[in-house]
Amino acid sequence: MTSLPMFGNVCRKCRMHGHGVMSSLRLRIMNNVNHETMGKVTPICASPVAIASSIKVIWGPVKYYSSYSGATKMSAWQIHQYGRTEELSFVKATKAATIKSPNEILVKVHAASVNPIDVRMMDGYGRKLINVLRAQKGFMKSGTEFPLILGRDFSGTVIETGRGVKKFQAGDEVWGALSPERPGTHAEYAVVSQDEISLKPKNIMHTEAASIPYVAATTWAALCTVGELREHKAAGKRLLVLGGSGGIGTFAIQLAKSWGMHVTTTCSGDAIDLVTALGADVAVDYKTGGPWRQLGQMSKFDLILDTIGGESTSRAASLLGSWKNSKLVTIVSPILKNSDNLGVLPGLVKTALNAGVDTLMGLKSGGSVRWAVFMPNGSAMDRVRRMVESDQIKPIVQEVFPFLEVPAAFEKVSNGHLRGKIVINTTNSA
Ligand SMILES: NC(=O)C1=CN([C@@H]2O[C@H](COP(=O)(O)OP(=O)(O)OC[C@H]3O[C@@H](n4cnc5c(N)ncnc54)[C@H](OP(=O)(O)O)[C@@H]3O)[C@@H](O)[C@H]2O)C=CC1
Repeated sequence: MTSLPMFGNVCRKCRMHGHGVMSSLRLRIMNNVNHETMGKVTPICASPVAIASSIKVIWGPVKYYSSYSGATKMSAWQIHQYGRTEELSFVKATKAATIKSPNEILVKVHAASVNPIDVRMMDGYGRKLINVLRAQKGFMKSGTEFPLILGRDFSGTVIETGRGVKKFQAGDEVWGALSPERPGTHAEYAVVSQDEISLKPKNIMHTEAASIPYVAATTWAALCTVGELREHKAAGKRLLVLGGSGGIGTFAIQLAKSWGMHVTTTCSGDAIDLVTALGADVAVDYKTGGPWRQLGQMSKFDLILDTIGGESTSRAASLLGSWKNSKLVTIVSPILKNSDNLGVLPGLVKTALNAGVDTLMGLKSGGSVRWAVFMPNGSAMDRVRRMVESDQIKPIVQEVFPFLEVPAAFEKVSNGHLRGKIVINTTNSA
């Protein structure tokens, strides 16, 4: 699409649409105005006089933007149907992400991570429930979710802000994790809500920063929102992290240690050095030596973060302390699987029954068993930013892939046994 500058005269089309001069005057000085992104203003406004002009006055209702990027095309990794890694295709010039509501922000993505959820969303996991949300929020107008861009988190730069955005401005370096219904971040640009992001830590690179937002927001939802952990009351409490060597585990251990908790974690033998270096007080090899017997011999836990699910959840419930004060929070819940298998409503009913069973399991074991899911959280990201800047939390990056090697990054995550995060450098196409 071409960019058409304009000058002076009221756009005939806008006047026809009743946007009067006094009510809708917008004066902007800009080098280049793109009519598509300016919404109501159309190419009908172009004239030879306009093209010759260097100062442009736009009459008519400017939609949501307080600045303008000029990007109309972007490169992105897309899928056009659900399946495996082979479905990922690199599209060089797809329609660029654009702001559609006042509190949105267009960001240039410098780096993004690949999370297990991306791999699972690629084969359709969660599609029924997520599509309902996509349609509700206007992210799926065509009746199909394809082409779909995956990627939930990013580190990048603000390009353009909606007119309701007060906290950020063009040029700010930001990071964050997006709600699952939004088009993703495995692309040159992404649109985010101002509530999903914060300023990026100044002391780390984008490829390091991108490893943190999704796992940080999920851990925050699990430990703080659902688990009701508070920094000022955390010191000395006993936390068990099931699965300490992955993305969530490596972040959770660091958060808990920086708040003065006593942390026990389970991991493979080869990851014990890693989790110990992050601060874990006790590391239990889950593959050898009877881990449940070892854990059962320890003092009871105040809080358990379960990233494994299945039988681990019920076995861990027996390690909880008293009902009033101890909680097991699992991030492996059947919500999305149930709606995929049964449809959204029956799936939600089955999920409620599953939740009831887990509550009873908690009651039986003397504690409370709860589920948590990832929730975007800009203010949590800001707290985490400060913790990174004061070296309390470090990014744990296993490998960075160039932008053109996204399928290899997905393969790496699919194969499991990760020791930290897999990151994509979107500015490196080598
Ligand atoms: N509900 C939600 O919103 C979210 C759910 N999740 C879920 O949480 C889980 C963990 O996520 P994430 O940390 O990002 O995943 P990762 O793939 O980064 O890490 C998983 C880690 O767990 C280890 N592991 C595997 N089995 C066990 C076991 N039985 N005991 C202890 N450790 C084990 C793996 O290493 P190894 O196999 O070598 O031991 C690996 O290091 C995933 O299932 C993910 O889908 C994640 C984010 C959000």
